[in-house]
Amino acid sequence: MTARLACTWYGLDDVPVDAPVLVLGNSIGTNQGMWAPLIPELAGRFRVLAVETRGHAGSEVLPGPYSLDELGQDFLALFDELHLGTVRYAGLSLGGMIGMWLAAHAPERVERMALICTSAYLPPATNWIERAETVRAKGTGSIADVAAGRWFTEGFRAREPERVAAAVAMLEATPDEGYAACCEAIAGMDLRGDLPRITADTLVIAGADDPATPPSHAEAIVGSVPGARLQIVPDAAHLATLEQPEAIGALVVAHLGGAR
Ligand SMILES: O=C(O)CC1=CCC(=O)O1
Repeated sequence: MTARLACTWYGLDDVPVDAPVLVLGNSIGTNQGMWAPLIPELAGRFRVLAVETRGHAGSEVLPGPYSLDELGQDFLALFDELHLGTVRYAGLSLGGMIGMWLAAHAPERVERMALICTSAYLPPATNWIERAETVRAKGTGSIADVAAGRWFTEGFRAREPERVAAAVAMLEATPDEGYAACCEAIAGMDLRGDLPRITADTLVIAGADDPATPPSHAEAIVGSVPGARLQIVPDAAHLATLEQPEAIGALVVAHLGGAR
């Protein structure tokens, strides 16, 4: 059964009606706010569709566990409902995992993609299962401090406490069951065998200081997706769209193109 996904269009009044559609996929414990600093630039080039993953923000919270297949099928169902043929795609972390799934299972739907701070395989599964148990028992707020330490470098946390607090507020607002069930999807995920089938023109972006999905995970994706390229962004941890929005925006635009 697919879940109804919340999504928001940007740029429809700014770009030609035939401008490419750019679909954005969020990371676990966030919402479309993780793209906010990039939206003005992207919406001047694309019809941007910011989608929120099952169990997150305004999307339906079905009881877990979820699988990556289910998260990917949700996106395909949304594409069908909105009559989207081929799209460009950018996803961070869990959003990048969904992008790889889409590009491998529905290659005709994804022509170019940017995979940001993500991984095709993120063991040990036991860590994700334990995190799911913690969140079901104590809520997403109970993991907020630890998450902020993965999401941002120490320097950014010291310099930008308000921006860090805004990101943590996204986590605290995420439904406990949705978050836990997406942890279980990551626990069961292994996309490594799917990567050689991907035909989309792929850019993989890593944060140099990302402890959650370090650059070695990006290198592994680049090694398996035909023709993929790697960019490592300095002074960025996991939520690189919030810590280094200009650098990430420039890379995404240079790779995905757009109407301008
Ligand atoms: O654990 C985190 O918050 C980092 C992360 C791993 C996968 C994802 O979507 O976020």
